[in-house]
Amino acid sequence: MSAQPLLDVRDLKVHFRTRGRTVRAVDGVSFDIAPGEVLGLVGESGCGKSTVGRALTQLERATAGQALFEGQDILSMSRRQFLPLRRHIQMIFQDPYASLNPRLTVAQTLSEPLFIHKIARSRKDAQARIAETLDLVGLGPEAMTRYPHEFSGGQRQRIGIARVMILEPKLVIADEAVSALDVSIQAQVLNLIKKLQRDSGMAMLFISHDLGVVRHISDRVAVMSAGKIVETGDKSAIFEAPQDAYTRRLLDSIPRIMPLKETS
Ligand SMILES: Nc1ncnc2c1ncn2[C@@H]1O[C@H](COP(=O)(O)OP(=O)(O)OP(=O)(O)O)[C@@H](O)[C@H]1O
Repeated sequence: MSAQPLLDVRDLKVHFRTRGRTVRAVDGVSFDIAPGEVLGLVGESGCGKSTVGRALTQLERATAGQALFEGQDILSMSRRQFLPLRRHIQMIFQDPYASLNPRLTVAQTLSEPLFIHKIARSRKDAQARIAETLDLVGLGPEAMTRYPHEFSGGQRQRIGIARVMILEPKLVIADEAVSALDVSIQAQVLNLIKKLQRDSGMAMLFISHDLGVVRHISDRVAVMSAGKIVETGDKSAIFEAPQDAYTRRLLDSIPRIMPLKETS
């Protein structure tokens, strides 16, 4: 760990009030992520993983707590204050089709964030960045004029990843980024994410219910259950010597789509 974490989440709570009942989706979660580090956030469905990611990108309002990004609390910022930081905190979603506008070509999809964040100096600069980013994610320049429905699920996720990478973010929150893909495609996209992470040096919060996937990509792992983190540790410690009873049960019970053996 470097001295100053990139992200320092302290006692984050996200409670929802529904039909007179309070759902404590996230109930006092603390963790940090160093620059360039990948933290896997794992746990069973409904334990609050997605809500953590959504709160960190202001898609959900936090009930309490702090999330210091380079020392600044993003949870207390207005949307306007948050916008300049938003470039550096990007999200990859589970369903690339739902998160891509079907009416926009790939070039339009990728130019949008460039202009929102005032990154491209000119149309020519934008085109060059788009072509370069498509190449990074394994798509050719011919993809630019095509629409999302013309691509397979794996290719659509590559477009979603390109839309994130074009901003050169410091932190990417990947929420079940490969879960919706065919098993045969999952490893390819996972390896792509890992390569991009390593090459760019970005940090990542990698949210998944799939322990095999988390083991493959993470440096450290946080295990979540019922709105709380029950155990955090280096990947090898979590997988080889889990301390918490819940972690042990999770390791025994979750069906593994990917082999637990590390592949790189
Ligand atoms: N907007 C909301 N209003 C009310 N309850 C919500 C809302 N969003 C999430 N919840 C509840 O909060 C809990 C945590 O949900 P969350 O989606 O964060 O879990 P998860 O671990 O990501 O699970 P999954 O992988 O199935 O999405 C669940 O009980 C869910 O029903």
